[in-house]
Amino acid sequence: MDAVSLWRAPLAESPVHATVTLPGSKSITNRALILAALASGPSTVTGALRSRDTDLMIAGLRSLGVGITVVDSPTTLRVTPGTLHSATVDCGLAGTVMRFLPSVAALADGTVAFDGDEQARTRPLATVLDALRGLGADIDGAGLPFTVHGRGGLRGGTVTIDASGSSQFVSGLLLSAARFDEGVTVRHDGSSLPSMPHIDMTVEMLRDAGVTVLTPADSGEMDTWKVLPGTVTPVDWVIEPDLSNATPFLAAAAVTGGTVSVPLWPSSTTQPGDAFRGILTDMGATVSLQDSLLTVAGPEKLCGIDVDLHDIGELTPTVAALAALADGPSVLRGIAHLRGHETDRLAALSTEINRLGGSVTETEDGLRIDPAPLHGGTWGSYADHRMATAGAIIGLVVDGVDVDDVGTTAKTLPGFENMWTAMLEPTETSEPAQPEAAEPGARS
Ligand SMILES: O=C(O)C1=C[C@@H](OP(=O)(O)O)[C@@H](O)[C@H](O)C1
Ligand SMILES: C=C(OP(=O)(O)O)C(=O)O
Repeated sequence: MDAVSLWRAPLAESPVHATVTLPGSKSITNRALILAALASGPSTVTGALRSRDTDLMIAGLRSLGVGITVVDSPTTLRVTPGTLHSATVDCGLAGTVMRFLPSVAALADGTVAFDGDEQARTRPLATVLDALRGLGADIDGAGLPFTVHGRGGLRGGTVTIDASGSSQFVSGLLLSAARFDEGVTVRHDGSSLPSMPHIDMTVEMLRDAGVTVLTPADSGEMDTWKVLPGTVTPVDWVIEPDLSNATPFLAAAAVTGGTVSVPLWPSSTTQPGDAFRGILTDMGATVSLQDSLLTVAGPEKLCGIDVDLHDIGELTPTVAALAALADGPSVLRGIAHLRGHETDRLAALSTEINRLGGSVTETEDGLRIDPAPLHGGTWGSYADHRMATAGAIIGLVVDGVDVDDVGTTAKTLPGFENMWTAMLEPTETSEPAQPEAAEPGARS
């Protein structure tokens, strides 16, 4: 690790008291952009996240022929569908770009070349490319880099895939399917499907755009989703704040015994980050949601937790950081698929927590984290935004944690370090106003 790229995570000198406003959700922004690109007319996306992952989606769609312009502020985008043509797409390390755009590319009239970061080349991808071949697409390659030879349309039809490695394989096929000649029926056959709320998000947003989707609950067919061919209606999308990105800030309250609030928390959402409320409560924090303001008050001592994160794997790095600081043992289950995330998150979390003196063992499907006194040291990020934020959480209460490559947080939260530092600045709530010293002899 290069000393120049190390960021000393700020130590909280006292309980953190702050209100933190989060930018838009990565997952909702990138779905909205795709649906807007495939719609029958222009759409507006308000409150869009602008980060590496969403800017890569914007660039990829523009390259394919979609008009995307900024209106008033960078987070308000006007999306004008165009004739899809040959393009080059840089996926960076974004799962949503590498798994969602190949189906769009199959609709293009021309060759679409995909590549991404070196580290992205090992992320699982063949499932979605094979599935598209089965639906009539002409694709060279089984992972990044690969090329889609678009023919201006796609037959579609029925395909069976093993999506146990990523829910994004299913979402990626469903999102474009209304524009396939026959729509799509996707059957999952394999061990259990992770991140179901993200599939629900896909279904909900497709329906918002007027697309007919049949879920297992509608058809009674287990693990089967069907999208009928039809028009994607333009929608003025308003993006919810990113609740997964809210979790490190809320965790700051939990580990310092402080209070952190996040405004604009949706009353109902498909974002997995909403489940963090229950996790915090189980670990001893007090959580309240009033008038869209989520407030977390940290406990004196954080309890360990035994939790299945299969549906909400994205939250694992934050939960692991909390568990490393908890009083009792924790077991995080159901997350074998995290080995194919930005990095192998199970290996990365155990290596980095153990490097600071922790006691973490990898299990077949997760992590066991036992209490141990932690000390300062270097925290590797592995180009993983959520690894970097996990290091920042631990650094709040462990002196001398140096997070490598904190800039990698720009994947979904550019300016994270500034937000983190601002959160630690004393506010009126954090420092109760002292009564003014009375002038000698003055009367009140
Ligand atoms: O569809 C999405 O927007 C996402 C789905 C999940 O992927 P996996 O199912 O691969 O975990 C999640 O972890 C990722 O951050 C975003
Ligand atoms: C797994 C994640 O990202 P991606 O969309 O790149 O899969 C994540 O953000 O935690």
